[in-house]
Amino acid sequence: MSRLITATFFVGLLALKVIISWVYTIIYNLYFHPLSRFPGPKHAAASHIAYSWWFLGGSQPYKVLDLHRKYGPVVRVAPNELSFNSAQSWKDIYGFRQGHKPFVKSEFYDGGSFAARGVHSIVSERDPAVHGQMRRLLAHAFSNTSLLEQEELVAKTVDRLVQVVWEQGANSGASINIGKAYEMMAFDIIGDLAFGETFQALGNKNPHPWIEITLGALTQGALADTMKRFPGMAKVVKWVLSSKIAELTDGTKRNEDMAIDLLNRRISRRTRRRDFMTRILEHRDLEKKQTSDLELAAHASDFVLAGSETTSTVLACMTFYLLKNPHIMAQLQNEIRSTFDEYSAISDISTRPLRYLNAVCLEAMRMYAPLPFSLPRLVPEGGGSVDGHLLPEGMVVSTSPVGASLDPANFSEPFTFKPKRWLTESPKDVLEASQPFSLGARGCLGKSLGWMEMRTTLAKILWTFDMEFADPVPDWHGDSRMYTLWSKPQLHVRVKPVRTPPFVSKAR
Ligand code: HEM
Repeated sequence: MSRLITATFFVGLLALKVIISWVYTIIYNLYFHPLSRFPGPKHAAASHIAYSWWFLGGSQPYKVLDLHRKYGPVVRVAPNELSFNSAQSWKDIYGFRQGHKPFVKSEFYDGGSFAARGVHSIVSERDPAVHGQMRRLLAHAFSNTSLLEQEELVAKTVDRLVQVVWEQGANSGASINIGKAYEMMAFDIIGDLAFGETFQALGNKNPHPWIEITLGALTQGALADTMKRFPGMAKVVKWVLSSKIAELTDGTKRNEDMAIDLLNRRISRRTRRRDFMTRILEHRDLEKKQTSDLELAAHASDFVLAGSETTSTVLACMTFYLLKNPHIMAQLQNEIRSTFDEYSAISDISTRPLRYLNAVCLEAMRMYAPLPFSLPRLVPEGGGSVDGHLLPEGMVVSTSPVGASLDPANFSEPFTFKPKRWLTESPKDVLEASQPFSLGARGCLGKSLGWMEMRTTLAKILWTFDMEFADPVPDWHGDSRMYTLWSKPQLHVRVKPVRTPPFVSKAR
């Protein structure tokens, strides 16, 4: 009996200690924390629970947007974390600033794929000096000359998309999941460029296992982030979800093994094909092999991750909003069809001057930031300033892509698809508040390639087909969730050919 009383006493004492420590932390966060002067909801300032709740539930970008609309351009979204949404904050946090230390990536980026093998990649490396070295080598694969050389490979896969859409729907009027088709095309393009072979995903009913595992693992970003925010609870979660976590770890390992195999195959193939590896291997040899094959496999995997979902998301969103707005669709079709008499004339160079096409792409990326997650950065040693606010070192800051581009403070009628806003100056639209590729040293390396894919794919599809919605028509924002990347609605269409591309008769 006395043992029971003693045990109950100690459990009670422990519970009291935990409660006192929670109460202390909450009071400190609310009233004494260096960020306590910033506006925001009290529950988000008190603990990480609110932030993790939004992230795990997929509503984080919309929640942060609501907060910016309520509290203004800076909001405290977690105890040590501020969200910004002004054009200036993009420049201050991500851009190069003379005489200022850079805001480096936060711990969020730790523990990605290949981390267990002790290797960092271009996306996950946080040290600016090491990252700079990586980026200098990899940039050879993304130069204008390289892009020109790679266009043939890209065009081949875009043509395959047009062919697949033709085969699936041109004659039968069948409904086509065009969103999925864009996704598979984007994976095939980057697979081909990064590993020297496509994933054969386009037109294939079962997605390549690499794609499936990769997309599955990416959506676990919210869980990984939550575990970092609650290290004590993480132990319990790891134990409760041990079989699920083991499955994910196993999937990641299999993907890494597959990437290593693919890369080794590409390296051993002495070929003149112009893909990413052509230039990277050339320069790696010149630069005394400072990058191992394992690191190259990690970079190649990152290229696929960074370059596929982003591009296909823009294509899907553009198609949705064009179908929703027939007058905009008609204007774009007219621009494309009156510019190109022949399908084969559609290329990166020839689509660059199409002003309306460019504006449609920019507007789609504004309405639906292809990388919706607020990219977290640390205030540097000694402190730093963002948007005129002096901040103590170690705090986490970001510009919310969705919060910036859908706030009426930056764009008039933010939920209306208006490509025109990119063609005529208006004081109501702060165009620089939309930065889909981010900025500065960690800005997108594949921006020009992404543009090539977006412009040529849309031009080729709209040159060939008229299109209409097939059921069910999604509510684009309403049906979207964010788990690091978008979990976006399916997009089904019916197509009617208006012109015949040269390869179609051969293919049928
Ligand atoms: C519309 C298409 C695209 C968009 C909107 C986009 C957007 C972005 C953004 C916002 C970042 C910064 C990520 C961060 O800070 O964590 C990024 C980084 C990156 N992107 Fe893209 N991206 C696109 C297409 C591509 C393509 C086609 C590639 C080709 C492989 C690519 C390769 C990369 C790489 C390698 C990085 C890391 C750069 C670094 O840290 O030095 N992206 N991208």
